[in-house]
Amino acid sequence: MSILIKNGRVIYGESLEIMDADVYVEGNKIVKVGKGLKESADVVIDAKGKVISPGFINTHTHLAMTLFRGLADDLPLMEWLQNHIWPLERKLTPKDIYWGSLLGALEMIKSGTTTFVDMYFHMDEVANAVNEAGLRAYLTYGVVDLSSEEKAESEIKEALRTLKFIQKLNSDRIEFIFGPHAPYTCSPGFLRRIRELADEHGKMVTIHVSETKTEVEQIKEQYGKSPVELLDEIGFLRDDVIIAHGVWLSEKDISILKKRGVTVAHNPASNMKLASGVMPLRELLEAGVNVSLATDGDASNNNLDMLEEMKLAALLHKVHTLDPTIANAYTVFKMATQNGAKALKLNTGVIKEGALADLVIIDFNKPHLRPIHNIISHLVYSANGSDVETTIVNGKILMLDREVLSFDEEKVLDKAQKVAEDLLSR
Ligand SMILES: CSC[C@H]1O[C@@H](n2cnc3c(O)ncnc32)[C@H](O)[C@@H]1O
Ligand SMILES: [Zn+2]
Repeated sequence: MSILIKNGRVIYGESLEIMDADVYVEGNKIVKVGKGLKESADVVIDAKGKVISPGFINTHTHLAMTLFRGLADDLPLMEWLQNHIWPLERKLTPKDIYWGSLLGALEMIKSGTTTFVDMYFHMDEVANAVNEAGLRAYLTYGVVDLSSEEKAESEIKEALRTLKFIQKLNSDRIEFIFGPHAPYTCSPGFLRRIRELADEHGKMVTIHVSETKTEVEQIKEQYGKSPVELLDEIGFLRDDVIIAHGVWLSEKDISILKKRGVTVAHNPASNMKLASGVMPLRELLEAGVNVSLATDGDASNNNLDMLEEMKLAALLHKVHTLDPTIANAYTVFKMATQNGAKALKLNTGVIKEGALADLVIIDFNKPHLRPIHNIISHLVYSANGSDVETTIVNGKILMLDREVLSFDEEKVLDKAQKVAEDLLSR
């Protein structure tokens, strides 16, 4: 399949140069970017007055938590998890997770996310939903051992079963990633075993780390060191690790993260909503740590809109540091695109010849996006997910002119509503 997108304003390459150009896609790659391309294509899209942007990369979420949107708002993390979310999750069935994941996939496609990292349960169902939807994803069955050897064994068994299930899908868009939940739910011995398994199978790892002050205090009390120091001591941290949150990090933690090449997935909306704190973004960037952007789950955000997340990231760090130069639009845009790709070692996150064809077309023929002085500024500060008109992943059109092509949108809305209502009645 080939696609020719004509007359767009292209956000080109790592430097985010704006080019008035056409983009030609063949198979799953961007083959040519240039003016007046003459290639014949199966599909021709006129992008006059529109911006062609790399798709957004959400490096930390829990897709099926769409089902909990609007439940258990306005609580701190541990109370939210222990008294509300975990009791609900115990009632989730594979079918719930399938429909909740399709709802999340729909939300992502409609707001321009093309790749995401997900940690949850019943991951076969998440994988089936993602396979149908057409998104690119790194999926993990989130494991916890709670210091029980028996639990550790059953969790590892399920993680490896999920890995095999994903391998059998034989998809070039869906990958398995290991996902121990957090240092407060996984013992050091268990974390070591997960690290060994990741090495053995050549897979990446993601984990929640240093999200709240309480977490850091608890780990320090238990082990005499910070969560990052603990993970480093057991040889867990490498350049294939994405830690989610990284809010409460010391100078020493930051230098360890840099030294080990770890990526930190920043979740500003979730950190603000759960009142977890403010990630030391300036310090991380100054140290040269790769920082990507993420939404976390829908129950702590309460949406998966990466355009909104960019604005929140930019504004949060300005007000926190009382410095408006921090987290400028270009820095934040890169966090939401190329830094995510770097974390995943994926040839995407930029529009250039040879990159994977994961891109979105954003309609700028709207009052809140005119006049056009600076496209990156508009995307970070003025646009939102519903301005995304067309979403392409791996060279396949998932949404064209706001119509989702890969599955039945109405059916997903209807089924997700039904399973969510049923879940609460159980
Ligand atoms: C073991 S599967 C993933 C697990 O993580 C929970 N979760 C969702 N958001 C957060 C967060 O911000 N910090 C820690 N854990 C979180 C989710 O509900 C699942 O239980
Ligand atoms: Zn999370």
